[in-house]
Amino acid sequence: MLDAPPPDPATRLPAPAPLGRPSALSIRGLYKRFGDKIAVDGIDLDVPAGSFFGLVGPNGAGKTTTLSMATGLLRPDAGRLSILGVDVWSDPTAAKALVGVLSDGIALFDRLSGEQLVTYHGLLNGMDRETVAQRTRDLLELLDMTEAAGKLVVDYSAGMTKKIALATALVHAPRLLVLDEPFESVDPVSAANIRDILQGYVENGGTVIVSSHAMDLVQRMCDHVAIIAAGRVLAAGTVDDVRRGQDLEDVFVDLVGGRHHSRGPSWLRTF
Ligand SMILES: Nc1ncnc2c1ncn2[C@@H]1O[C@H](COP(=O)(O)OP(=O)(O)OP(=O)(O)O)[C@@H](O)[C@H]1O
Repeated sequence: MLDAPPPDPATRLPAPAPLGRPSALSIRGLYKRFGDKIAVDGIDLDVPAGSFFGLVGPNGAGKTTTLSMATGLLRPDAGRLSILGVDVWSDPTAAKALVGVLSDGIALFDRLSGEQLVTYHGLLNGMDRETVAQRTRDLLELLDMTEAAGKLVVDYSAGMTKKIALATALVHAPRLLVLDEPFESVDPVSAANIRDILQGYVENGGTVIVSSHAMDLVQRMCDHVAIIAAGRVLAAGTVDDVRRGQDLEDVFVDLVGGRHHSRGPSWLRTF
């Protein structure tokens, strides 16, 4: 669709093609530049339907940029993206109906209460008032937010804001959930509850993509993973294939590099 400033194919590792299962998200030749900075440099990736997929990479690797393009929030310079076979950028309305998004840093209508915000998202997705009201109640209860339902989102803590944003992503029961750093700022009990919800969602045929820096969490929670750095895929596949018996964190550090093995400057060691 969009014409390429083509990435160099010789320096790109292709993601393994999935066998037998359709892709919940398919990314081909994705490319995005901000001024001189190439944020996404020719990413090819398949997220199998029904998978719990972790997207990991160092700061500035291009995770948020990739997920923003995949969910119709940011226009790619080049490449194709499809969600369950629907092209994201030629049919954005149909694609967006299939996906729930929790985006890092996206502005919420924070002058609404939590309950109003979730309701608003449900209505925007074309659901009737009764269904929206029922689902909003269910989600607020699941996420331990019933007491804060009437409070303005602007007055929420970071973790509460994350939880209400997750509720807005879930309310229309999308087939694919794309969650950028869903556990950041969330307390351990809420995180465990969210993990259970997501696990149940995947067991019932949904697909979850999470970006995270928490390697042990990705190793425990996800069945597939992609490691990206400098806008490229360094490894992708099942978690077991990528980590080959090692800790995912060690594989990540080996692939990405950048460990200093230093105890810091001398002035930090003078006490
Ligand atoms: N709107 C923008 N304008 C200019 N540069 C941008 C913009 N968005 C992202 N970048 C740059 O693109 C690169 C990739 O950023 P991105 O936010 O996708 O990384 P990330 O992997 O999500 O990082 P983190 O783990 O720190 O959240 C970075 O160098 C970032 O500075």
